[in-house]
Amino acid sequence: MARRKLGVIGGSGLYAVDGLTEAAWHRVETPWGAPSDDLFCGLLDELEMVFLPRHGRGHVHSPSDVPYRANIDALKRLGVTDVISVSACGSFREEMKPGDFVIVDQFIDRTIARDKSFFGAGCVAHVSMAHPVCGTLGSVCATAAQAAGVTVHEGGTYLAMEGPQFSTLAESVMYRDQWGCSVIGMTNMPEAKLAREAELCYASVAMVTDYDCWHPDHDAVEVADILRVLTANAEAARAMITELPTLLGPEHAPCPQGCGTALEYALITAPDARDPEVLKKLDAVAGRVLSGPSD
Ligand SMILES: CSC[C@H]1O[C@H](OP(=O)(O)O)[C@H](O)[C@@H]1O
Ligand SMILES: Nc1ncnc2[nH]cnc12
Repeated sequence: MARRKLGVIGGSGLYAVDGLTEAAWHRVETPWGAPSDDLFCGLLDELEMVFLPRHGRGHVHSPSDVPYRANIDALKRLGVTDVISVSACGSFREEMKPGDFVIVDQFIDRTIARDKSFFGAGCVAHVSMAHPVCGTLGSVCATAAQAAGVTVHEGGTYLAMEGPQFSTLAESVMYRDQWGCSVIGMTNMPEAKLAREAELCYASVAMVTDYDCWHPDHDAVEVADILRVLTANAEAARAMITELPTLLGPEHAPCPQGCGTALEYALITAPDARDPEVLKKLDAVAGRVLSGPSD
């Protein structure tokens, strides 16, 4: 069995984690450019962990500018097996209140201005996104967050919008009523798609900061209001993270859902038609399927 290495991508408000030993920030180069920031690597109890602030320390990357491919490549390159994304989000459900955590299990991707795949001309692949997150890892996050005293909702659809502006009222009401969404944010896509292509287990913990603009008591979304909730949410996220080593254990068993073999039947470009330059860039994310016997 492989040794587990946990990656945590911290969203708005979560730019650092505490409690890691033997920890240091490491710069990682990737064929997709620089990640959002250096990666903070260390041990949480016995568990190897890597933390990456999605927007960089100081929040310098907007949702459209986050280097999603470099981030996922860097985590994979460092040997990460499981990725937990921690994100701020708006809520479309009265019962999903600011301060609650939602373990996302579906996405609707409305982002339009981002690189969404590691694959393309020279090496084409189509992975399944029917079940876009790792259910096993999500359940562990739910248990960890509950142990940290947080109200958790297991399951919910995350609407990924381009941003950086918040939604109009018409969009907000449509996402809630017609599209049945639970929460809204700007970053989990294409992150979840890229994690799947990189054969990583990926879970999304969406921390509610506001009710978006549909709610009669919340006329407009204001960053100042969000920031107030974010600080408390970040503390709760840190408390959740400290529960993870005991729940996850040091070994990464093969994922029953098949996250670790997502590329098995995904590559469609014939081996002799693949572009060697493109293959070089895929060394980390697709090394398992590209370096084996010719398929
Ligand atoms: C600060 S409010 C909007 C901002 O917060 C969320 O970021 P993240 O998903 O990284 O926590 C949202 O997606 C927007 O980027
Ligand atoms: N209402 C909202 N819309 C989009 N992203 C968000 N992040 C936090 N709250 C949000």
